Amino acid sequence: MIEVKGLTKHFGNFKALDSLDLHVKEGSVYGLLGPNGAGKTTLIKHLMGIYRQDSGTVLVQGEPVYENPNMKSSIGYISDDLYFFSQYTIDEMADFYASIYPQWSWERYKLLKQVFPIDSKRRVTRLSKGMQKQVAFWLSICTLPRLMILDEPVDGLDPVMRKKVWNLVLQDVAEYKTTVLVSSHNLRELEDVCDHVGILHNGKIVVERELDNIKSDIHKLQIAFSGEVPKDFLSDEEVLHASKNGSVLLMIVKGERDRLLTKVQNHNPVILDLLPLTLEEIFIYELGGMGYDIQNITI
Ligand SMILES: Nc1ncnc2c1ncn2[C@@H]1O[C@H](COP(=O)(O)OP(=O)(O)OP(=O)(O)O)[C@@H](O)[C@H]1O
Repeated sequence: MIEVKGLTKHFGNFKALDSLDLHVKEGSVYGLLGPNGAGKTTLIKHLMGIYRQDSGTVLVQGEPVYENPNMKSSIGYISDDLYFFSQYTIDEMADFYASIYPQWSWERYKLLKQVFPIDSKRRVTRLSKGMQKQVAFWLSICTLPRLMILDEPVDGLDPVMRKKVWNLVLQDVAEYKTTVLVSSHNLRELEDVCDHVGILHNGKIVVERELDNIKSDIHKLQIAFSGEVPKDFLSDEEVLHASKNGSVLLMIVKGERDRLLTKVQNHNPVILDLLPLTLEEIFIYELGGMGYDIQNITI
């Protein structure tokens, strides 16, 4: 669905995207993660056809998006800085969307009135921030997009509304193979919805994998030995993190699960637990290995 190859973008002398590659399969929910300033919004603006790349290719469904209104009308975009005409009510915004999106569904619009409890005769810019977000989803879902690009999508929504909105989006993924690319710093939430993740760092995608696949490749081990910790017992392995709490070692290690467990077991540990790893931990430790780590700073 999305194929980006060698995408480079400068702002003046600053290279915001650096020969970036990205692949998003149709019908997948792809979580785009990255530290502040990594280039996520810049990438998204290329996928939306708002920016033109300096070099590289940006294809959505095999076509360039820049100056391609046909393609743009099949993409739904929700960001944190929403735009509505200042005098328009929700119904008038719906009329406007219906005039520019060929797939617009009035049937959906009416059905979704039950999900979003807002009077559609109200002027959108007079609504609260969270209510405006609801309107953005309401309108976007009615355009039956092939691709939804969501930049911090549920910021400002209450927990019940977050669930409702994700349910609607995931229903379209299941029924119509809608593709979703979502960028958020809320990794707990992304973990629930994404099947693929890409980590963007310094203008490049540094990790791009299936979420389950990443999880099967990085392990959190809790280990204790009865005496001294054997020297270098995981020395040949890629240890992303090691810390000690009393006599218990906590290690984040990349590699094949059974091999790692056997190596530790060979040293007769008194405790050896394999703990589940969260997406937040994967983010922190993957980027830690690339120089973006948590340091204890005293001020
Ligand atoms: N229009 C612009 N002019 C100059 N520099 C820009 C412009 N837009 C973005 N940048 C720079 O490009 C880099 C990437 O910015 P971008 O907004 O894409 O990051 P991000 O990953 O979305 O960050 P955040 O998580 O903080 O929202 C930053 O260093 C930013 O200052």
